[in-house]
Amino acid sequence: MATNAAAPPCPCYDTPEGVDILGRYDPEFAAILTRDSLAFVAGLQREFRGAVRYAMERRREAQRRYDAGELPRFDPATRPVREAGGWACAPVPPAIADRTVEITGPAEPRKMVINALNSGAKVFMADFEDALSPTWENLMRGQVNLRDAVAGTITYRDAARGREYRLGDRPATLFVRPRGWHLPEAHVLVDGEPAIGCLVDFGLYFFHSHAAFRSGQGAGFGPFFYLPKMEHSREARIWKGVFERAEKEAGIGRGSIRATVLVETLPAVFQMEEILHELRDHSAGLNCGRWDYIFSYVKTFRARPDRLLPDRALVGMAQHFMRSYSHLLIQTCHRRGVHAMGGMAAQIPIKDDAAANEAALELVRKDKLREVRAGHDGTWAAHPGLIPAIREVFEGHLGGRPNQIDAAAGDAARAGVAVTEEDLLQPPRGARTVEGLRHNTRVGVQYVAAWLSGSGSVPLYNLMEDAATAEISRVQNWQWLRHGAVLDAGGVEVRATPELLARVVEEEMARVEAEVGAERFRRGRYAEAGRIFSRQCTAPELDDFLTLDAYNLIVVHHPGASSPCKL
Ligand SMILES: CC(=O)SCCNC(=O)CCNC(=O)[C@H](O)C(C)(C)COP(=O)(O)OP(=O)(O)OC[C@H]1O[C@@H](n2cnc3c(N)ncnc32)[C@H](O)[C@@H]1OP(=O)(O)O
Ligand SMILES: O=CC(=O)O
Ligand SMILES: [Mg+2]
Repeated sequence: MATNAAAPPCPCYDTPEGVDILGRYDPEFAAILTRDSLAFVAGLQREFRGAVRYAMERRREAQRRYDAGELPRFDPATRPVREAGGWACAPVPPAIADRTVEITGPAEPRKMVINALNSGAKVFMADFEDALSPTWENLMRGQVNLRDAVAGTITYRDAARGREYRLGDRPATLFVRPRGWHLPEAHVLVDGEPAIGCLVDFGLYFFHSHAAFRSGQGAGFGPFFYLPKMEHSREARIWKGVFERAEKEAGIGRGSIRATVLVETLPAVFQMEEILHELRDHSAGLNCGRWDYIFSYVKTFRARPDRLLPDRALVGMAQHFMRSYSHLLIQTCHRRGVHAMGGMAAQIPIKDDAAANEAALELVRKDKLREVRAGHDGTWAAHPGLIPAIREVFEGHLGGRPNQIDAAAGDAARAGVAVTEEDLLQPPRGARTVEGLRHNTRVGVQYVAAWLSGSGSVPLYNLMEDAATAEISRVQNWQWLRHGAVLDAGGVEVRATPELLARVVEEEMARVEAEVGAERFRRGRYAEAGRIFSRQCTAPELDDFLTLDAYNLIVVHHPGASSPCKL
């Protein structure tokens, strides 16, 4: 954690009792970090911190049971919730009936926010999570961007290219994804403790934008959210409490706020009905967060040598456990009257090779066709260049309908209620190779270097990489090493060992340096990233999250940013 002792004590943020801001002062940020908005965030923190602490302890306790050999499963105690036919989620708000294509991207840079809103997608999910490195600057600029986006005033001038960016006539509807429950916000202290990151993200955005959002984009509903990385319905219950408190304080109707929960952890797939039930007044469905889901599969089974995954590139949606997860999610959502959203294909446009670009587009089309045929109501796009192709697939299949919630159609419905615990856990098939270890390392190191430098989503080898995909690289290397996996090295079998990894890191770092050039390599944080990634892959205990382990390296404290001086 860096401290900028040279920062002048004033000007500084005007904070309520018990709140301290340790991030850099900026007049633009001060318009977000007002006394009232901070009091709102502090109120959320004080009411829910105990429940969050408890939920995190329960996560650790469940992991200890999985480490001891227990398998995740449907909870017998909540069978009545799963089996009861008599409940449904609140009706879908008209403003978000059609979510056929949703673009995602970080809430900062500003230009990208405008591009996403103008992309032709129905929804833009502005991300404080997988796609954003949570530096103080990114978080606060992201809040400024979202406030201006909702107000309709967001503009940007790219001086170098002489380009002006402003909103078009029919911008996408905004969803915001706050961080997961596990991440602290070290620049905001409440009663001397770091705030819970997602309550800062949610609280500041809600406080500044709920009124404009509801009267504009939400047509009487909203704001709308995506909720990441939950492992149990008790965590959804905390969000329900947060929403109800926010609605009450804002004086808006219960059920105004709506949220789509990402089902992206293995434990959560056994809790989908329970999650929807907790959030039934606030639900906007579920989403297949496939990349974190794969990460979670490895993490949950970290102690199990019989559950090693094949190379990352082979763990796609065609694997039985992934297809089963998507089918069960669709069945669950449609039974309860809400959207079943698909996930992210990792391909992005390839600028300098038309044939390779067409091949990438074809993979995206196939992935989206599989989703819409399975019964998904909409899906994600990583890049504006993919939207026409994805729209064509979804709109072509839906034939003018905004979604297929009521259709009871698709492969998932045809599969009936037959998705079992065994289906959801079936180990994926495929080869484990030294090339897989190398690829994980090359991508993991470059992602960590980018993240430390403030970029949370990056193009690498023509694929979108973000925190979730990088996590797969990290935990897969760790698991292979931990269990001495046998890897194929071009027909020869070698065992994954720390010595092999050390050699691979050295060689891959040299390759990366050659690819990015010596100057960029020296100026970037590659060497540091190499050390962090190696340590994480060889740690005796698996770190819960790459981004949590590395978080202190992006925290920059400016003592005096809020106290003792008050404006
Ligand atoms: C696992 C998950 O959680 S998935 C969801 C989280 N991940 C994401 O959201 C990733 C979103 N995608 C991205 O961040 C980007 O597409 C990247 C980093 C992969 C590639 O970005 P770039 O290298 O900038 O792509 P590229 O150079 O092709 O961009 C061309 C234009 O498209 C814009 N663009 C690219 N992706 C996006 C996007 N997702 N949203 C809005 N605009 C975008 C760029 O800003 C650029 O605009 P300009 O012509 O006005 O300058
Ligand atoms: O957040 C999405 C994912 O795939 O992870
Ligand atoms: Mg994710």
